[in-house]
Amino acid sequence: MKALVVGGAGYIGSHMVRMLSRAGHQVAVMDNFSTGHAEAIEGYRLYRGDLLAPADIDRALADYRPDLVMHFAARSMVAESMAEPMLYHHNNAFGVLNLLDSMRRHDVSRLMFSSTAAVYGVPIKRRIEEDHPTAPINPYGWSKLFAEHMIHDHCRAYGLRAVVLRYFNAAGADESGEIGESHVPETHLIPSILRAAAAAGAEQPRVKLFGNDYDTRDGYAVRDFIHVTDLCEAHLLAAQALSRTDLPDYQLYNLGNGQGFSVLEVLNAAQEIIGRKVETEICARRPGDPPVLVADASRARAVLGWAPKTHSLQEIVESAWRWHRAQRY
Ligand SMILES: NC(=O)c1ccc[n+]([C@@H]2O[C@H](COP(=O)([O-])OP(=O)(O)OC[C@H]3O[C@@H](n4cnc5c(N)ncnc54)[C@H](O)[C@@H]3O)[C@@H](O)[C@H]2O)c1
Ligand SMILES: O=c1ccn([C@@H]2O[C@H](COP(=O)(O)OP(=O)(O)O[C@H]3O[C@H](CO)[C@@H](O)[C@H](O)[C@H]3O)[C@@H](O)[C@H]2O)c(=O)[nH]1
Repeated sequence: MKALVVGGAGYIGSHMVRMLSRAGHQVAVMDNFSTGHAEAIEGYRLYRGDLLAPADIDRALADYRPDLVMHFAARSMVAESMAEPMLYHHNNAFGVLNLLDSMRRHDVSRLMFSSTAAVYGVPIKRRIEEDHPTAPINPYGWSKLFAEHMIHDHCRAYGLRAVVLRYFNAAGADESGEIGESHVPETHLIPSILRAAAAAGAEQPRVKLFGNDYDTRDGYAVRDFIHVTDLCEAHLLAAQALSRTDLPDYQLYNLGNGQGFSVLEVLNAAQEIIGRKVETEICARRPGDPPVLVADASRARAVLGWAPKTHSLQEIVESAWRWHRAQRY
């Protein structure tokens, strides 16, 4: 397989690049480095370019001629999307449209797309299946839902075959310790706690806990954390599914562990693993945040044969902590 990983210098994309390469596939990255890191993809073939510049996509597709494009390139901060929705409409929806158009013109007919649990909005069921209604409550979720619909239309009309993967909360890091999650600014829960823990003494920032008045077991929001390596393994299986003629041209799967952990449970697990207390501050709910997001990933299990290997919160946080202690970028 010859894959072009768009957004491959980012957190999940860089793990995908390594996994593809370890599995013996050919891989190249396209990235604009808006949030990605050159250090994460050292030694891999790179097309520096932006999805908002069609000529950049054309150049990469014409030169590399991939069999498959994996799209990870997005803005993905819920709170930022509430304040600056245009950025999300542009990058996450318009960027995908440009990619689809270029793929069609270059006869590249296979696409894998990173979507999100944010398309579901506030869930009406305890565990979310793929046919749960989609009703995003933030522009980030909408931008991904627009993109999903565009991909679906291209499958129906233009012969595209696509797999859309709706991730729940990605966490953890590659076992090598060489790559991991690093966003600037960091807004995600686990890395924010670990960053605060790693900072010494008076320099230590307080971790904000957004809302302790949710209707959940301890009042804190609940999320389904899935290890980044498990996510990437699902992509390898999904690549096989793209070649199966018994499966439809457009496939959609949730990827999560099926367990929910509250913000407070994550904090407690992290403090135990680090062996240090982290200073916190209870704040108002963050705009755009659903109270609970927990996956039912039975479809990915049944059709793709996917089963996450890392289940416990402790293992996930430990894996992230190993990277944070040695953080290289
Ligand atoms: N991290 C999560 O928990 C999570 C959960 C659900 C879905 N997702 C989705 O997974 C994907 C990857 O997330 P991540 O956490 O690795 O994000 P990230 O910000 O670390 O990576 C995104 C990468 O895409 C690049 N990029 C962004 N816009 C681009 C553009 N217009 N042209 C070229 N490159 C561009 C960035 O430079 C970066 O390297 C995103 O699509 C995100 O919405 C992430
Ligand atoms: O400093 C922090 C950071 C986060 N949170 C809370 O922790 C939970 C998780 O937040 P975060 O780690 O920022 O992830 P989400 O906002 O749930 O979004 C992630 O998970 C979504 C899918 O569930 C993806 O779509 C997004 O791309 C990805 O960033 C939320 O309730 C936040 O309010 C805090 O309390 N304090």
